[in-house]
Amino acid sequence: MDRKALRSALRGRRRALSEFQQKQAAVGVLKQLKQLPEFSRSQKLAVYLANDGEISPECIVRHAWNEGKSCYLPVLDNHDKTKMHFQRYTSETVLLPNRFNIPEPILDLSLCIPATELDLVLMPLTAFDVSGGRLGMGGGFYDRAFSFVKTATKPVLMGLAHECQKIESVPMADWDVLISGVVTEDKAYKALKQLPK
Ligand SMILES: Nc1nc2c(c(=O)[nH]1)N(C=O)[C@@H](CNc1ccc(C(=O)N[C@@H](CCC(=O)O)C(=O)O)cc1)CN2
Ligand SMILES: Nc1ncnc2c1ncn2[C@@H]1O[C@H](COP(=O)(O)OP(=O)(O)OP(=O)(O)O)[C@@H](O)[C@H]1O
Repeated sequence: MDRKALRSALRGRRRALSEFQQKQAAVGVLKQLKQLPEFSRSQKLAVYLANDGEISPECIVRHAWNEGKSCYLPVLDNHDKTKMHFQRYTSETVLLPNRFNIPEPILDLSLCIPATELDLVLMPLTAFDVSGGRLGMGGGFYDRAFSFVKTATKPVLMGLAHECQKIESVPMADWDVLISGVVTEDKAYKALKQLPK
């Protein structure tokens, strides 16, 4: 299957989950993530607001806030249609739907930090494999924002997904950034074949 067909099939799978399954998954993914030192160590954490059946980081965000960690949300740039920023997210943040109808903070550059300052990025995805392959929504936003990670030690890139989004092998493109692992409601997959960070 090509990337477009895969994306569409896997989006269907995650959208088919019931509200109950989504709630359970949001609880499970926090339980799994809490066991990882990459999470315990992180102070600045990029998250997202679940859309289109994505596994929800809401329990992770609440836990992170309680632990005194700072959370950041992706916010699309007002002019450059290929760019996104990471803006501080607190319980006070006002959210408005962006052009994809995903809620996001109103862009305020003074509340944004460079991607290089994040410790851990929890990335949404449509499909993943156990070797660090990731397929997103097709905008290339995450691939562009974190292309520097190939030569850097920070941040750690980790996908969040439902088990039903795991496939044998994601067909990768040149620009795709490998991720260090994926956390699902059931387990944490650490990608092998990558240099230790
Ligand atoms: N929750 C969440 N937030 C996110 C992302 C994400 O994947 N998940 N993004 C990760 O990149 C960015 C937004 N990227 C997106 C790219 C494409 C589509 C999308 O729905 N595309 C439609 C057609 C879009 C259109 O109306 O033109 C589609 O494919 O059907 C959505 C988000 C930033 N915020
Ligand atoms: N580092 C990059 N520099 C320039 N263009 C890029 C880069 N990364 C991706 N792109 C462009 O973005 C487009 C979409 O890429 P791709 O299909 O891999 O997105 P995705 O991984 O599904 O989405 P996302 O990264 O937003 O979750 C590609 O056509 C590619 O040309």
